[in-house]
Amino acid sequence: MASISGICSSSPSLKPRKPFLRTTTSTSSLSCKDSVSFPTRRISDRSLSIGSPAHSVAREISADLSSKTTDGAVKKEKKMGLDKDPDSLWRRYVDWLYQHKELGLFLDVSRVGFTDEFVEEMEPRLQAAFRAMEELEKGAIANPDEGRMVGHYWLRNPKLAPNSFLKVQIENALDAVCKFADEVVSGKIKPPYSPEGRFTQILSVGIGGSALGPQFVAEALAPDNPPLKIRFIDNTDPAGIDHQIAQLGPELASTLVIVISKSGGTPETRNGLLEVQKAFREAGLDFAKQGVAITQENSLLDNTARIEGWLARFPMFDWVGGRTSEMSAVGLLPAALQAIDIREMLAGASLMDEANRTTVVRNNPAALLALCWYWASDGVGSKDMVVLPYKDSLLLFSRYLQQLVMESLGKEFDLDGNRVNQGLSVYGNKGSTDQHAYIQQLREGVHNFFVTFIEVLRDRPPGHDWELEPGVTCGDYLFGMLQGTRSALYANERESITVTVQEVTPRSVGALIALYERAVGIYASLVNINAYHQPGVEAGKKAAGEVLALQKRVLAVLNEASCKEPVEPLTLDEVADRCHAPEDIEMIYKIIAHMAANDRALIAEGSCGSPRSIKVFLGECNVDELYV
Ligand SMILES: O=P(O)(O)OC[C@H]1O[C@H](O)[C@H](O)[C@@H](O)[C@@H]1O
Repeated sequence: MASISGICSSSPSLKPRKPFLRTTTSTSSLSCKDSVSFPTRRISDRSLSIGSPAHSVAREISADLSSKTTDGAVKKEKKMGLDKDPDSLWRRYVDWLYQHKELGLFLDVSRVGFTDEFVEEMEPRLQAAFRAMEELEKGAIANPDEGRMVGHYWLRNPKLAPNSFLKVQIENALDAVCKFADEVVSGKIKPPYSPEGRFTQILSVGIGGSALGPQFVAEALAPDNPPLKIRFIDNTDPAGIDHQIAQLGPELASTLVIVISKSGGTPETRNGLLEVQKAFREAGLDFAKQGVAITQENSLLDNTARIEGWLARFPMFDWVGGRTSEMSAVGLLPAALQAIDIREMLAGASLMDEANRTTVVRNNPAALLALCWYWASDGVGSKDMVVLPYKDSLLLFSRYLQQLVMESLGKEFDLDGNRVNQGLSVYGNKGSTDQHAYIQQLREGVHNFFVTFIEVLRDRPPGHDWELEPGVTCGDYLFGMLQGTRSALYANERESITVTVQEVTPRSVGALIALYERAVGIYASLVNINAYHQPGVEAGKKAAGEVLALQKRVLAVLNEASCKEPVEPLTLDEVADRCHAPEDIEMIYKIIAHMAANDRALIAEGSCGSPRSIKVFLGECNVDELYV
């Protein structure tokens, strides 16, 4: 019996357990009752004559009337319900199924009910998106708000870089990462005081795009016993930092600390660094001999690392955004230190990039995703994207996509300055686990989402499978849960996309990252926004700075009052007045409450606790000790 030609990847390790489809040689005799093989080229080849093409059948059944609204968005005026006929669904599945044979990756958009009219209406916008993407890859200023190029695609294909200088920079950075990682793993580079005589741990200090990619990849690809085990400080939570350092214990002496910050000035990362350096001092260790910086040249972090003589420094480029930096040293160094094949990650991303350069929408997986997102959320984010990998190791993919998608698409203004408040919300964890958490609402509740299933065909490495009952394995249950959930949601008009890979490997993870980076870029073109800046984040950082500045004034006022004999407790009004900030009295109350909870301010006896009546003073301290 022949194997299933398309579904089972070309990779030698995947031998079909038991072929379940008869492979037919001639397609002309196919009726929709016959089995179908997956030919090596696009399924939509018209020679696959299984009755009228699926999408025209969809046209008859779901007569969506799409029309342009005044703002140019293509909106669905009427929806007659999704196509439920099994035969026409099969046709739609086969007709729209995207297959990347070399990657063993499939994209099924058949359970998204877009119509032919919609696809035809979107064609010009998609072609414009393809042209914009082509210019971007050639080095255009695709991030106009910051006047920057957008070059993350060059990281996995340096010859695409617009000039030889950038090409050499990329190649040199990759070589430096590989060389350093090899020398650390081999023990040639080792910590000065470690009993093991080699580095055994990585402590990554970074946040946002300087953490989410490395966290996703570590969870997805790190071997059970990596040469160095990675942990992350990705916040300015003192208890969280203490927990990571406590877990390291004496292994702090064999820990390589990688501090990652493109800007080199992110407060949370800086605080994490200062806290870790304090731990090193208290342990009698020399941080510089175990510290590595990944940051833009001449950033505050880069200069600190250089002046203090840290072990190594690796570059980040201004034309790589934090949320698209996984294929730079940000992601490659931590991965390589865990013995993850980074060249395979790059290869997978490069193959997916190449596939996404076609201007034939049906053959462009990133364009198909963007088209589905637009259809499902009306081009305005009217529905959330629920990401459900049915594979534990892909647990953090949705968190990774939250930044990639939402920080790229969640923008107040479009490229013409119109206020659009665009976006596409992402959430999810993993299946089938999430079926026992919120699938109830997805199946029956508010219809404000569409689902993206990530299917991994290979359950266990070859030879490790086990039937927990005759003919059934654990993985069969996982497979069944995914398919069952997809069917149950669809039966109740809930749309879904399914991305299928053969197994979780550096190559397939690299391809998934590249797929979504490109889909976000194409979708951004469809809704006319800049996907590559993040003005809203700066606003939050500025506001945080203002709170800290107010805290400093509160502390100074309290300190002055507390240095009098007798000590003079102050009411909130008095504190606000002396800070010349009566309008900030609520924030002043919150600052004092936080200080009091941490024994840094004292609430006078008799204050009944109501914000209006508390009296506060400082404990034993003076302005010099006041940290803010
Ligand atoms: O890498 P850094 O410069 O420290 O920035 C870390 C993060 O900071 C901000 O939140 C940006 O919006 C993110 O895109 C970035 O990944």
